[in-house]
Amino acid sequence: MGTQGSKSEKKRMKKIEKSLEETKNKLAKEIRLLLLGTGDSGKSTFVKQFQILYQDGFSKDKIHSYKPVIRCVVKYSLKQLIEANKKLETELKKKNQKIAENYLKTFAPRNFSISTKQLIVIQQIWSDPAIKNVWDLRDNFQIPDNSDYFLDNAGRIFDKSYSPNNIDILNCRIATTGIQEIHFDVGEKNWVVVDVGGQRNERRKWIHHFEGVHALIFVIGINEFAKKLYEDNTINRMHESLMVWDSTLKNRYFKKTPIILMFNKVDLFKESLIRSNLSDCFPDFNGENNFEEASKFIKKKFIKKKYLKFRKIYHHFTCGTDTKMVGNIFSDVMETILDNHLKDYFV
Ligand SMILES: Nc1nc2c(ncn2[C@@H]2O[C@H](COP(=O)(O)OP(=O)(O)OP(=O)(O)O)[C@@H](O)[C@H]2O)c(=O)[nH]1
Ligand SMILES: [Mg+2]
Repeated sequence: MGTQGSKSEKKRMKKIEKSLEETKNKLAKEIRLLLLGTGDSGKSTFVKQFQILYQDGFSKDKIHSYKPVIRCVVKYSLKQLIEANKKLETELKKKNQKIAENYLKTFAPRNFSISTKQLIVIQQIWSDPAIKNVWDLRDNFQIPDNSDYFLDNAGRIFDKSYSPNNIDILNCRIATTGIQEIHFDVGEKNWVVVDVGGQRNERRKWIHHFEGVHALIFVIGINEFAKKLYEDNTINRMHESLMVWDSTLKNRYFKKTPIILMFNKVDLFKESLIRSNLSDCFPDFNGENNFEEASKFIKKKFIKKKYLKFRKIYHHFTCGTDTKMVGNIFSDVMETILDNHLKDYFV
């Protein structure tokens, strides 16, 4: 009797599981994710990771198109460093003073191939102690985040046979203008990720993409507590992020949308904490200036806003350029989104 009872119970459970599975398949085939966040927070870097993880990586054309951009980034990064050094009025080594001046005068970012002599100039200026000092003070200037990576790799990047690899492409910044959408399949679902430009003049375009979104991914560059806005050098980047986050939460379109907060650039955040105090950005922070306490404080600042009691906000600390980490986090995120979608169907 007992065995028969458990057999029929098992049968019943299997039936329920099957019908649940069928219902799951009937749910939206297309899951739409919207990436929001201020400029430079790392939205498009996530999109690149999706291309690596869920598509077949970058096409030959795409790789080819990055080559001049990356070469331009190397040259531009050095220009920004030399200009910042001028503001600091620190002297370069005698032998570098003239060549640095000349570098600024003859700066031609679109000159994509350079002579061996010009490459030596780049490497020589980059290794000057005064320029290294500017790099240590980089949060005070508009110097691209991964300039050190590109300048360290200048020799390889300007080699005749150079072809960008995934790490080069992930580290390279091209500010998004307009909207880009990528599609990929994982499991039974077609995922659509909408990426927008995060700089001030781009944000007015956001509203057109708010409808029909299954989940919102809001990206914050957690290292931005020590930096000023590119668009307005008087505004702290994290204050701007909080302001954009606040208005996003108040938007009527997202009342029921699950939100995933990505505290991105944790690698750079750890470095920034060595150089800068979180209390300069948030005077109410009185903890230790270390990763644990600072990240906990920032997380609270964002999550406490919530506004609606039943709103679901999930969060992760990420390094957008780390493919393995992003892959692990996104398999969790996808699971969470599908669970929410399923619950919505039954409630
Ligand atoms: N070191 C490090 N760099 C990162 C990380 N995430 C993104 N970046 C870099 O940050 C820069 C900006 O990233 P993007 O993805 O272009 O930023 P975005 O949010 O799309 O910026 P907009 O298009 O202007 O809105 C790029 O150089 C990326 O390589 C990270 O976790 N660590
Ligand atoms: Mg972008």
